Amino acid sequence: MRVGVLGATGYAGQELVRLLRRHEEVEELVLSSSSVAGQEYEEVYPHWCGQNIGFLHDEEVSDLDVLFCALPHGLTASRTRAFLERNMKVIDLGADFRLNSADVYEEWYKLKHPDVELLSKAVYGLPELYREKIVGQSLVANPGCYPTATLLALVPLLKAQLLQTEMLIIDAKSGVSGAGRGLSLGNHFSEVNENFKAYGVASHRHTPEIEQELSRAAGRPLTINFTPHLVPMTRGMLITIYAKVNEGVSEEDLRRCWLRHYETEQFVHLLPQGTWPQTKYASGSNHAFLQLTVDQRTGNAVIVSTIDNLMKGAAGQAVQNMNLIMGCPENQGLTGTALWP
Ligand SMILES: NC(=O)C1=CN([C@@H]2O[C@H](COP(=O)(O)OP(=O)(O)OC[C@H]3O[C@@H](n4cnc5c(N)ncnc54)[C@H](OP(=O)(O)O)[C@@H]3O)[C@@H](O)[C@H]2O)C=CC1
Ligand SMILES: CC(=O)N[C@@H](CCC(=O)OP(=O)(O)O)C(=O)O
Repeated sequence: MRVGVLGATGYAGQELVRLLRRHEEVEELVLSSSSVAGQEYEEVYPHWCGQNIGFLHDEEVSDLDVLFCALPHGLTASRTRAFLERNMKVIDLGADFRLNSADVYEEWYKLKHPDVELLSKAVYGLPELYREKIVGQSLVANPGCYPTATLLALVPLLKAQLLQTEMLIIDAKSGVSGAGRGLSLGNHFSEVNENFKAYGVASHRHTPEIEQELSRAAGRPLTINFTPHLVPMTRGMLITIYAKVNEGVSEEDLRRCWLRHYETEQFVHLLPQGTWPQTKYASGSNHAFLQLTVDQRTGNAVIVSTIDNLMKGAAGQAVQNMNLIMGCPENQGLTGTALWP
């Protein structure tokens, strides 16, 4: 396959390059950049020495089989139609095609959607939920990292009507690479190191994305309390969810539901009872790890999920989607386990 990455200098872009370089079906890899076009990859990133690969301008990217857009929100949608007309399959790592409604996109991203018609043509690229729809698709909206970790945990349980939906609390923590490599005051070393903070409280733009998919699973509109936090580590994400279980539902019922849903999945794992997810279980891999219990005193389910934000939360999932749309084995190029310790 001939494959390209727009935004290849970014954190998600670099993770894509790392994965695509070792993918057996990728014959040619084309990288583009708005800031360092014309330079060799190793001039920009010395750890890529000896790879013999350089950066083009976006306009120089020739017709490809698959194009990954690892650009900030709002930069992909206006160009996607032209890419599709050139018969390229487009996988957008940003949010331009994740929401079904252009109004909701405008409300949360403060951007006017430049190609509303394409929204209905895009498939939400969470393979464990939408595999059949992704196969053969031309436009994939790769989910956000917080939504991926949350939806993997909650969608099967809501589909099976095991949880109440009035009070869903999603307490999320992310490593700093989730914010990308762009500079911002709140992400400076001295602002993050030895520190721990909530941000985007009751206003984070992943809220409507999570609500969209959970509402679909539950079969009725629902709202969530979602609070992300920044933790002083580079990669990784851990989510703790609190939800009331429905009358008569036991911990065993919840566990069986997950098992049924995920027993044949390669990337989603229910940990042995009593073992709780740690971010390092997923670090550098495309795997997600889940655990739950029902607190007997409160009757609330406590559910924990972890992924690597750059892998299952971004580039790993994007390659999984490429494998599905191009007819490759779903785990091709993604077979590694975590870096440990
Ligand atoms: N980091 C993460 O954990 C996750 C990221 N994502 C999504 O993936 C996409 C890329 O994110 P990430 O790699 O973290 O972001 P980065 O900021 O690290 O990288 C984005 C890249 O886009 C390119 N770019 C092109 N035009 C612009 C512009 N006008 N302003 C800024 N950058 C520009 C830049 O490369 P150049 O200068 O070479 O053109 C830059 O390196 C985003 O949509 C993000 O939301 C999704 C899930 C998780
Ligand atoms: C730590 C941090 O800042 N994380 C990012 C989420 C990154 C992500 O998944 O993505 P999208 O931007 O693609 O939606 C944030 O909260 O904005």
